Amino acid sequence: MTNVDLFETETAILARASQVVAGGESDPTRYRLALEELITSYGRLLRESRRLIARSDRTERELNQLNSKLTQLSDELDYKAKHDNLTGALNRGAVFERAHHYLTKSPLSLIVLDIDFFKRINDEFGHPTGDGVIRELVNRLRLALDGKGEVGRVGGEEFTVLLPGVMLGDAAIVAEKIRQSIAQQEFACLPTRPVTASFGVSWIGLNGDFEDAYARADAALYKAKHGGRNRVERDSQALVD
Ligand SMILES: Nc1nc2c(ncn2[C@@H]2O[C@H](COP(=O)(O)OP(=O)(O)OP(=O)(O)O)[C@@H](O)[C@H]2O)c(=O)[nH]1
Repeated sequence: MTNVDLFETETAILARASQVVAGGESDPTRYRLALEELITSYGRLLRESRRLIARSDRTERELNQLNSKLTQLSDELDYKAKHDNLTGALNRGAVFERAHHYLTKSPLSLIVLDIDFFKRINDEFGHPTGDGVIRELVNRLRLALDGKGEVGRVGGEEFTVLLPGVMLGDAAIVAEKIRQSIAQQEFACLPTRPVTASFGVSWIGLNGDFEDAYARADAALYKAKHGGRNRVERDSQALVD
């Protein structure tokens, strides 16, 4: 790349004016001409500088806009990577990630719930109604939890609630409250038929094994299903209550 002097013209004008001054020139016309040249050149420099500053301001504004758009897109991507798009609940990966994070700070109770005979709902009323039931059920979970705990959708019609710092007995009470909020009110999208869910609850101590607790909650859920459904069962191996 060649070294181009962007101010070649201005440098030459300045050099000429300096020569006139240094030479002790007696002809005033030469001073006037040098001054005129300097004035013209200075004016041009000012105009160019203003134009460049305006352009750089515009570029900075565009860059800032692009930057916030990128941040927004990255936040959206991050949200989509961690949430189920039907319900907005945490997806399976995010549930496990959050649980591991919580467990580094406190014990945790886990509720696993599964809609009863959901296949029949789909078969009798169609998949879109089934989707509506899933959405409404997650809303009820959130209402019943009243800001406590985090709701996850870990499978088609299987959900979790993470309750950091909550003991098993209290978690079972929360599960029972959720069970009632589902079973005792008709679903707007399925008013002709009751919807129920079965629940398994387990507890994990600080830095405990979440996968093991998940398996224990799942075993309790299995027990609830086989015990007649629409019920809450606690982990039978739990030592803490
Ligand atoms: N509408 C809808 N259905 C789903 C979705 N994901 C899974 N399913 C359906 O959920 C049903 C689950 O059925 P099963 O595992 O047999 O369980 P179930 O009928 O709920 O019976 P129990 O769990 O034993 O009470 C299947 O028919 C799946 O097709 C979904 O996102 N939307």
